[in-house]
Amino acid sequence: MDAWPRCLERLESEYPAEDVHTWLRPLQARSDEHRTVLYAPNAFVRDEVESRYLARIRELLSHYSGHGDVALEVGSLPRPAAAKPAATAGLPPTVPAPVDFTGNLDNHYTFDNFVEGRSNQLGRAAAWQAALKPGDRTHNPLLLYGGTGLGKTHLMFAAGNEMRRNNPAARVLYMRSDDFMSAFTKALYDRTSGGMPAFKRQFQGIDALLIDDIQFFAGKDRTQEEFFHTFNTLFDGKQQIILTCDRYPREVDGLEPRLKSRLSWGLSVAIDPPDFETRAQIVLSKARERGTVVPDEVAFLLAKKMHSNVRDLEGALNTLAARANFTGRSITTEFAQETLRDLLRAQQAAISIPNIQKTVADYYGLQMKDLLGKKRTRSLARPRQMAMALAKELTEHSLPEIGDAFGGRDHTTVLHACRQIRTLQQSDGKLREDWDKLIRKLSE
Ligand SMILES: Nc1ncnc2c1ncn2[C@@H]1O[C@H](COP(=O)(O)OP(=O)(O)OP(=O)(O)O)[C@@H](O)[C@H]1O
Repeated sequence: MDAWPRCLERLESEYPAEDVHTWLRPLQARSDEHRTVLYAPNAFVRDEVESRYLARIRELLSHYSGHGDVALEVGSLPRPAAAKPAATAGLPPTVPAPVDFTGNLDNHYTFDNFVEGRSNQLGRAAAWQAALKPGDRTHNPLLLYGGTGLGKTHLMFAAGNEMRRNNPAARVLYMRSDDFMSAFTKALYDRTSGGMPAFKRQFQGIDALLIDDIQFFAGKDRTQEEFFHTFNTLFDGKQQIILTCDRYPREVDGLEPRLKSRLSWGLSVAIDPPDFETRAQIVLSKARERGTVVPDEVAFLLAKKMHSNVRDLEGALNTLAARANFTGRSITTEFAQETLRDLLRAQQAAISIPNIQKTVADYYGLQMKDLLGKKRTRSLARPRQMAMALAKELTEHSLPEIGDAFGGRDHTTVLHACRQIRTLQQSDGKLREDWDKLIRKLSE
């Protein structure tokens, strides 16, 4: 048995179940005979583990593995690649050959626990359709693209899990792009792995192939070429292909044009940062899932302060839950403000009105003096309204303060801008895209 599972078992007997659930179970371990690297899903978990548990983990690992060299990092193990060829020197592979079609998907991520909102509605519908009718031309390949931590992998798993729920015999293979790459490289160079025939065999007879984060194929010419062939074979065989990418593939430098063109054959859907209501719903849903009581006001507080990334929202919720458990207090607004003070302040400090003005001016290629000036031509008025609405959304400033910062405008002008932008978001796709991109830029 590996040292980490034994260490975890021991920690379970030493710490309260809630702490183990929140801080220790999410860690993933990768060990060789000299060293263990522990991966924390986010910085909150890493910091908490470092301050509260790492010393004990070192002791236990040194006891069970004979070495106490433990590194703690934010990150994750490569997700299980199917049919990784036989073990090589160094760190052990995460899955054994042959392909395990049951264990390859993370079955925690489903449509049931995915909160739908305007930002992800189309993506959800598309993933649902792909699950219902795998291989159908209307959504093959299905490509979900958008910024980090917005639920692309969640939806991809949800589709795979739903396919298997509809048809338990369905063979759904999930791979991260780097798993594909390393399996391919090994097939080329490692004779003991069965070579290319074995590599190709793993895709035969599957119903769906899910590949995460294909932006990492950029610049890897041979891998892309192989992926191109795999893609064509699956596509011709009417096998479903689902891919994710951190931006629209045409914008990824270093991806071959012929691959980009293939990717646009089916359906490409953007996953945008969730709006305020969706963020609040996600917090409440994650809290329910983990059995933590979180009042609506606290969910609203987190949703108001944390804009772009669901993973960070989850991290904040985990921190609250653990601290509440640790101190025996219930989660109130006051408690949340106190516990997350530094984090909330950091989020807030990063976004100021001048920062918003500069970002919007750069985005639209305008001069600051024009953005703040009096001219009312449409090419200036719309970006100006956008900047005012963003200031209202992302800062704590009042309408009069925002008006002042925009060349001494009246608060009713700011109010009008906010309403106008909100209405246009419903009808104007380009404006909605600009809004989402600006929110993402400002929240990075
Ligand atoms: N709409 C949603 N409802 C519920 N959970 C969500 C939603 N969106 C994101 N999440 C959660 O946020 C976390 C991050 O999501 P996920 O890993 O799918 O992001 P991603 O878009 O694939 O990011 P990356 O590109 O960094 O891999 C997951 O825990 C996921 O469950």
